[in-house]
Amino acid sequence: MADQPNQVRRSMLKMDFPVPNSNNSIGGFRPLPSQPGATIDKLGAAAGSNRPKMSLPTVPKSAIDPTIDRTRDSRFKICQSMNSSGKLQIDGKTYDFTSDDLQDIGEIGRGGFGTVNKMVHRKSNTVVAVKRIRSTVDEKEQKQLLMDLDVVMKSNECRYIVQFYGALFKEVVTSQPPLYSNGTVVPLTSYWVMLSCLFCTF
Ligand SMILES: Nc1ncnc2c1ncn2[C@@H]1O[C@H](COP(=O)(O)OP(=O)(O)OP(=O)(O)O)[C@@H](O)[C@H]1O
Repeated sequence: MADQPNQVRRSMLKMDFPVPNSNNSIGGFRPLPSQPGATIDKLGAAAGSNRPKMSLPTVPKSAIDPTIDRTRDSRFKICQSMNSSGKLQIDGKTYDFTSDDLQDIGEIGRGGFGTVNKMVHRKSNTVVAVKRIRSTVDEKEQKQLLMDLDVVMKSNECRYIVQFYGALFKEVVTSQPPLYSNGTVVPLTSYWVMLSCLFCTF
């Protein structure tokens, strides 16, 4: 190796995406059971995948615009958006859902942005992973978060990314609202609640 020119060594390190072989097994990964024999393109999107295209639920403007007054006087208005609902797509069926439809079984993990709980979606009797990400009033962070969620949803056809079922935006009245430096009292804590397929059981 020592006397090989750089050019040769570099070409030996060049790597490609794995290409599907005849039985659709890629680098040790097997097709998901829900998609037997599906064909896969180079980015891992299963042709004819039954995973639906997803979209973000609408977020109340008050939640993403820090210039909107969120003092106690405006509290009633904001509370009206608290029972926000989202759409879930599980096994080809669409469900309207709120957080009341979920039964918490317990925490299964924590990431950089929030906690993940195992829950049962009662209407479909499906065990799901629920990630709660605390939202912020920081405009830049909000934008970043929405971009991340958008990527998760656009990647939903990729078989190597855990299947995303849907999301909702939830606001909870806090007993001790934080006081921001500009003097604004924010009596609500906002969360993104994201539901996805549970990839292992505990
Ligand atoms: N769909 C799932 N099924 C089962 N367990 C999960 C699922 N999603 C997350 N977890 C568990 O929760 C932990 C934290 O997940 P999370 O997605 O928050 O991690 P992360 O990608 O490191 O986080 P972040 O994107 O916030 O930095 C994981 O390490 C895993 O143990």
